[in-house]
Amino acid sequence: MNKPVVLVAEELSEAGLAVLGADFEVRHTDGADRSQFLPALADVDALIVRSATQVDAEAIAAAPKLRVVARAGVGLDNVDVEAATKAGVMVVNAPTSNITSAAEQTIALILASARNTAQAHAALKNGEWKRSKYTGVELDEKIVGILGLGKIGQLVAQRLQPFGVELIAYDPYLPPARAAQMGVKLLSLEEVLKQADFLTVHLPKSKETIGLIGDKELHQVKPSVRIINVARGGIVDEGALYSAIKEGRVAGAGLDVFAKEPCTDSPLFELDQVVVTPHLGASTHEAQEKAGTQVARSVKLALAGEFVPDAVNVQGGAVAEDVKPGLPLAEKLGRVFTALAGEVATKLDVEVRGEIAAQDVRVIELAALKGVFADVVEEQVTYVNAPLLAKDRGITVELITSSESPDWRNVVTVRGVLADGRTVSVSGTLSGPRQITKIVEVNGYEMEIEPTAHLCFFTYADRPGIVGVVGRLLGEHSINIASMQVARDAKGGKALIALTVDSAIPADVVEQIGAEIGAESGRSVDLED
Ligand SMILES: NC(=O)C1=CN([C@@H]2O[C@H](COP(=O)(O)OP(=O)(O)OC[C@H]3O[C@@H](n4cnc5c(N)ncnc54)[C@H](O)[C@@H]3O)[C@@H](O)[C@H]2O)C=CC1
Ligand SMILES: O=C(O)C(=O)COP(=O)(O)O
Repeated sequence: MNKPVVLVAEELSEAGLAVLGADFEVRHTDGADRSQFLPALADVDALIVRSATQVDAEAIAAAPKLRVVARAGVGLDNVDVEAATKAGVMVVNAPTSNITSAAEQTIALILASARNTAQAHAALKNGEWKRSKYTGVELDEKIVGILGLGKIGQLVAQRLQPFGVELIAYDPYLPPARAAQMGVKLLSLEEVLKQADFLTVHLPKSKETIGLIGDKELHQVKPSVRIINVARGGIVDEGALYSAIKEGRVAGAGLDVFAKEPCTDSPLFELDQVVVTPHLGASTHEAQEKAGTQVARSVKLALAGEFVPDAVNVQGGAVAEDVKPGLPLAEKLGRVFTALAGEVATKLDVEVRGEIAAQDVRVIELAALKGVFADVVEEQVTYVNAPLLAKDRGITVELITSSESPDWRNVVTVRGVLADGRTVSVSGTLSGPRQITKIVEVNGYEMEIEPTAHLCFFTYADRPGIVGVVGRLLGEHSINIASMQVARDAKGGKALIALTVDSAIPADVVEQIGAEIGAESGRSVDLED
């Protein structure tokens, strides 16, 4: 079998490549060069990038087999998550991999800006011993304004505390109590701009934040302010910053990121008050090792069809250990459901009963939906697009949970109402210490069968002789029965035969058996080819 192809479009740590191991065909390309990048996407299953590769709608359309885009770092502003979601492509990042490095780089730039370290260094190496020109300022007793008190903003706050600064921040999405716990006062943007001696930006780049610090804002700051940006270029408008420094309305800046990268030529570079680095916030051995190994693990999980805790476009968040085995079970039940129903339902309930119901089991609903659509649509069904497929078809999906499960420790049911009002249901569990998958209910009939590759179900009026007829007809077509169970609602009432067989039962044979036993319905389910 061909190995899944992982395209690495930017530098990935050796440790990350080692996690991928020999199970994948790893290819390399230069993601920043579109003429190389786009054709390289043609047959890839996974793509790993950093910040220099634009994974836009065009790139996603150029990758028909793509199942996962992994960003070996934090910012996803270079990935069109919406386009990926529509195409059923999972997007993952490594949200904590480089935050310490980014926070440390911020501290480096704050200090470098306060003490003119870079400028003095360049001058001295150029043979100039200039002391008074590079007189700086202390941090002690200064006010530091943090824009965006998220993961990195908080690490920066912690690291600045021992310098004796007063910390204020603008972050309307953070509860003030959380900020207070960290000794940071939350204020309006205007207040932060007015009070800060140092302003450090730790916001995501978004429609709201592009140009957030523009000309108007740079007229509200103290002339002694130094502005640090280790988040994303463009949040601080570069033209406005240039004018503000030139006109003495801002004392200096420390910039790691630029509106357009790579950036090797900017009017800002002419200013002695500006210290710059070429987007080095995450460029440490430690951060790259963490980012590389985290995304490699996520890619492996995603390509194995498993749930990925770091996926950003999948509902449900992290999956508890005891919920994980329920995912393949729910997916299988979804597939059996569709085979039994023969059509898509108008309403679907996914019921989770038992001990696991105490956990967040939303992901079980996703797994069931993934199974429901697996054999229905041409496109690949994933945890990402399964809810969209249901929504597109106007199917209402409900997750029902209950800690009560009288017969089994845990049981998952997929129950749907069809267009003609009929209800179809199938329940399953994981049984015994080996956690064997078992179907324990079909359309209200209790049973216990292992959903192997090929299953078949007939409902009919309970009477003698039926098992023999089914056995004979299957035998005539050389189909070997592995197991058979009969369940009925009452003696002489409605009965159900559930069979597992060694090979697929052709549709005409199902029909023939159905006709001979006068079945109300006959359905075969092939879970494997
Ligand atoms: N220079 C570099 O190499 C690196 C840069 N980064 C960048 O650093 C930035 C921060 O990353 P994290 O702290 O991990 O993100 P985060 O998501 O943990 O924190 C962002 C914070 O900004 C706040 N926020 C969002 N929109 C806002 C708005 N419109 N106004 C005010 N506050 C808003 C959020 O409430 C959140 O608290 C991102 O832009 C990321 O791409 C991250 C790592 C390395
Ligand atoms: O993780 C982030 O958001 C970064 O900015 C780091 O980008 P990089 O992986 O160094 O291209």
